[in-house]
Amino acid sequence: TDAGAASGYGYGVLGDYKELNTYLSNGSYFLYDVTNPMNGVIETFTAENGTYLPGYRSSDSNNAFTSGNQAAAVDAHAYADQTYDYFYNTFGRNSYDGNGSSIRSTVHYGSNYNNAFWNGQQMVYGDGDGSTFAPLSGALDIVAHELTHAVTDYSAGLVYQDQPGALNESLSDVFSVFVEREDYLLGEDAYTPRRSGDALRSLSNPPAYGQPEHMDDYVYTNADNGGVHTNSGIPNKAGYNTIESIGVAKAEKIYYRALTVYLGAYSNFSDARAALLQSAADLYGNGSEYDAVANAWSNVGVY
Ligand SMILES: CCCCC[C@H](S)C(=O)N[C@@H](Cc1ccccc1)C(=O)N[C@@H](C)C(=O)O
Ligand SMILES: [Ca+2]
Ligand SMILES: [Zn+2]
Repeated sequence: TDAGAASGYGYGVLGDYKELNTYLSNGSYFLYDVTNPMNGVIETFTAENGTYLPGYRSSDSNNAFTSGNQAAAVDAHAYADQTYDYFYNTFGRNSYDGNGSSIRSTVHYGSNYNNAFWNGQQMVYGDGDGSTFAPLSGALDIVAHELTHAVTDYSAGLVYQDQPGALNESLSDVFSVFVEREDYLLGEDAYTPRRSGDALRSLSNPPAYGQPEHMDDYVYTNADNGGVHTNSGIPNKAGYNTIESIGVAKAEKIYYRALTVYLGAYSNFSDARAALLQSAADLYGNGSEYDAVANAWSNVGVY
């Protein structure tokens, strides 16, 4: 048994079977995926419920990641690969920086930690407390949300404060809907494991989960970097309006162009409207797509 790329399998947080791109080295199989056209790799670690990053490489003796404590790593690894594939196949973007850099994830971060984040270098996932969240890498839209933050950091670079911050959060939610391509709910696969049918947020109905969906209801607060997880409901609703009007295939191209060409660090909601309108005009002219974007943002009170 020499070293090299291997194909393993495992069970995710929801008990779902999935294939894994692994790597055999010194008799152990690692969650270390060398199969993508990137300079780096997709690699997954565990913090073993500590807070030191990246922690320890996730490994298994027989390439079968089937134990309960491996489920979060299985999903972090598989969903990172799926999200990498989305950006590469849809836009030709090679990893979050467009330069094929490694995508690193750490699971089992902290104790009962009900969150996930991109720390500027890697993705980090808590296990949840079993009531509010199950392990957060168990939801593809959460993984896509976090990796989109990395894309945003290497493109628009939106500051994580007030309207630019809420726009930053919204772009992570909107792209997670593009990647998951299943529903307008956010986090449903990991949120409240004991209750079905709910989510942390909804793109189609932000008020269902306490978010505004119009500028008239913008929340001015110092909490949460100026309410970035609250006020994201406004651009999220505009995103829903856009997808419903022109379809996901056109919407994702308009959003990607706005994110990578026109938005900047201090772009606010009105700047986002303008960036998306310009992107729609660039890609489709001043036709129905342009009008749909204009209406999508007028509907939420952003001009
Ligand atoms: C360091 C703490 C703040 C980091 C916030 C990260 S980027 C974030 O926004 N995490 C998402 C996770 C998520 C994504 C999609 C769906 C469900 C949950 C998030 O929304 N976190 C909420 C719980 C929050 O921080 O308020
Ligand atoms: Ca979802
Ligand atoms: Zn976020």
